[in-house]
Amino acid sequence: MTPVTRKVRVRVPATSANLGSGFDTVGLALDYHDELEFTLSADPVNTAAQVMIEGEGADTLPRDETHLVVSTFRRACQTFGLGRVGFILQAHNNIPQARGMGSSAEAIVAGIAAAAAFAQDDELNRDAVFELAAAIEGHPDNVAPAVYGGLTMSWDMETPEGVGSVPIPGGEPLHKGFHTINYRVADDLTAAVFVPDYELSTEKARQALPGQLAFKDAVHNVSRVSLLPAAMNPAMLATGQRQDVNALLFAATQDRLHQPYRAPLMEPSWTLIEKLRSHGFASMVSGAGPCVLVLHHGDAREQLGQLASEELASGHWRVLHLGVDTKGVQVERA
Ligand SMILES: Nc1ncnc2c1ncn2[C@@H]1O[C@H](COP(=O)(O)OP(=O)(O)OP(=O)(O)O)[C@@H](O)[C@H]1O
Ligand SMILES: N[C@@H](CCO)C(=O)O
Repeated sequence: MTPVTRKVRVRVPATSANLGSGFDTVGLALDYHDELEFTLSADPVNTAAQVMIEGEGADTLPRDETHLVVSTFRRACQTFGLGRVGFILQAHNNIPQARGMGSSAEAIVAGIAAAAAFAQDDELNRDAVFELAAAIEGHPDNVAPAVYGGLTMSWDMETPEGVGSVPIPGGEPLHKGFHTINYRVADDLTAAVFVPDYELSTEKARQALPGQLAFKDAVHNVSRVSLLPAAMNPAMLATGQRQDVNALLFAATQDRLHQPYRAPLMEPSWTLIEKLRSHGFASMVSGAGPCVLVLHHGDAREQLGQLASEELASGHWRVLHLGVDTKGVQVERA
């Protein structure tokens, strides 16, 4: 197959997974992006990848075939029938790596979306990008908002047989694999992300998780995650229901499945989370950490700045005040 263009630009949002109670399920796209440009080599004999990196990871990321965007782009090019191509990748990275802001999902989605844009002339097939990205990442909670934007809830559909698809009377068969749905988020929702200067890989944070959980802890999280769609968008509440939306956010982000087990791996982050929660803020580990996410309806910059003044003054933390990205990955053919 011949590529439909020689240059593609991709813009992918940072994402925060879990939102406390929704482990491996819930994700939120943030208005904070990496931008990448792929230029195909005009020489068919040259199939090498040349990688240039600016910003986050410029001193640490590899510049060879092991670079996650490169390896994913190669795989997606095979999947979409492009074969092995030579290309220059220019990456402008804002999203810090291994901090819980979905950098690996961003890299995977960028590689797949770029390959799709070289392979097809029409609008990006987001479902195809999501399916392949979730399979590569292994869990769908970051890749779903990176692809679709907004607040997503994802699940891995298992049929009783473990293969094939489930016929639904009068509807489409429900196929095995990852699925996602998108919820609206209220316009006044703000996200503060406290970014520490230390890293924690998702792999290490997953190793800290227990093999089994108490039934009451599973019930706890089911009850809390069920509050999240209304806590993120109170317009979902039935008419006449009145709730303090920030109190609802506080309850919805309580968690007993993963954070207590991971806290020892990120003590400074856990200390900040406890401090902010003791003042009523819905603060939590962002993704697998160690970033701290605070969700709030309304502007809480001043209060959060005061509460975290010690951390911010230490020079080991910075804070990003972000809105929600509602578009997901964007591609542009040049
Ligand atoms: N922009 C990027 N370019 C190349 N490789 C990347 C990029 N971003 C992440 N990676 C790869 O992914 C690794 C980080 O993935 P990891 O899952 O540990 O963290 P994360 O995705 O930032 O956090 P979380 O999944 O908790 O949000 C990096 O060490 C690097 O190997
Ligand atoms: N749900 C994932 C998100 C990080 O990739 C985790 O917490 O391990």
